[in-house]
Amino acid sequence: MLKLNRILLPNFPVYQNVSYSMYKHFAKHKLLLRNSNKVFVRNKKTNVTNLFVPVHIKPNADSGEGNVGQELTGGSIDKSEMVKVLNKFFQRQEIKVAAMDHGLDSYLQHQAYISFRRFCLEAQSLPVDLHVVMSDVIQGAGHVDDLFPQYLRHAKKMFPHLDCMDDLKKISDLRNPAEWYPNARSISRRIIFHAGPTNSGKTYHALERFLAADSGVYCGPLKMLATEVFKKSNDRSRQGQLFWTYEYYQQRPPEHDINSFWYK
Ligand SMILES: Nc1ncnc2c1ncn2[C@@H]1O[C@H](COP(=O)(O)OP(=O)(O)OP(=O)(O)O)[C@@H](O)[C@H]1O
Repeated sequence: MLKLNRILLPNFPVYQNVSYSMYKHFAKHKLLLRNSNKVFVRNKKTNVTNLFVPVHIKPNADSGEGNVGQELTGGSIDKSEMVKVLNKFFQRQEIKVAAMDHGLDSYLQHQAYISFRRFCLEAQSLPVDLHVVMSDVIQGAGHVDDLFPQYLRHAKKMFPHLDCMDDLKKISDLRNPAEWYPNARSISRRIIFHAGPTNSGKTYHALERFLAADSGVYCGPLKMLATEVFKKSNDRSRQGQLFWTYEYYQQRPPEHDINSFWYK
C-alpha cells in the first residue's frame, strides 16, 4: 500500500511528505492533481483549470467518413450500445489516472467527457478511427480503454493549453528570479543595493547622487513620484525630460507600468 505521497502545495512550492490519511483526505475532496510521478494538492478556491474556457467542438455533419467506417466494420453503430460503452469508459479508474497524466484534472475530465459523449451521440458520422474502435468494443473485439486516444484527442481540441503545458509551466515559474532576463544579466553592470529602515534617508541619498551625476534615469512606479522628482531636478537647474512609459511605447500600457523621468 502507498504510505507516503509527495505533495506540492501550489502557493508554497516545497515538496513535503504527507501521511496516507492526509493523502486520502485530499483525494476524497478532489484536491489532488496528478502529474507523472508527482501529486499536487489543489486548492478548490484557486483551481486554475476553471479559467480555461473550452473550445466548442461541433459533432460532424455527414462528411462521408461514416461510410468508410461503416464499410470497414460492416454496419452502423447502435447509439444505445454506444452510450453503455461511453458510460463504462468514463467510470474506469485507469482512464481517470491516464487522463490526469495528460494534464486533465477531474474538472477538465468531466467537461471533456460530456463533450465527447455529445460528439459521439450527435454526430451523423464518426471519424473513421473512432467508428472502428467503437464498433470493435461493442462487438467484443476491443477493450473500452481503446477509446482513450480518441477521447484525449477530443479533450486536447477542447483545451489547447494541454499541448503547451510545459511552456506554460516554464513562463509561469517564478521561483528563480536570478535566472530571468539572461541578456540583461550578461551585461557587466554595477548595482548598488541601498538598504535601511523606513525614513532613514535611502531615497534622499539616492536622489542626491542622481542629481550630482552627469546623466541618469529615474524610474518610479507612480506618476506622482516621477513628477515630484522631475520638479525637484528642474529646481536644481537640471534639464530633463519626463515621460510615461505607456506614452513612450504608444501601445497598450505594459502590465507593470513604470513611469520614468530622465535627463542627460
Ligand atoms: N540627510 C538628510 N538631509 C535632509 N533631509 C533628509 C536627510 N535624510 C532624509 N531626509 C528627509 O527625511 C525624509 C525621509 O527620507 P527618505 O524618504 O529618503 O527615507 P527612506 O529611507 O527612503 O524612506 P522609505 O523607506 O519610507 O522609503 C524625507 O523627507 C527626506 O527629505
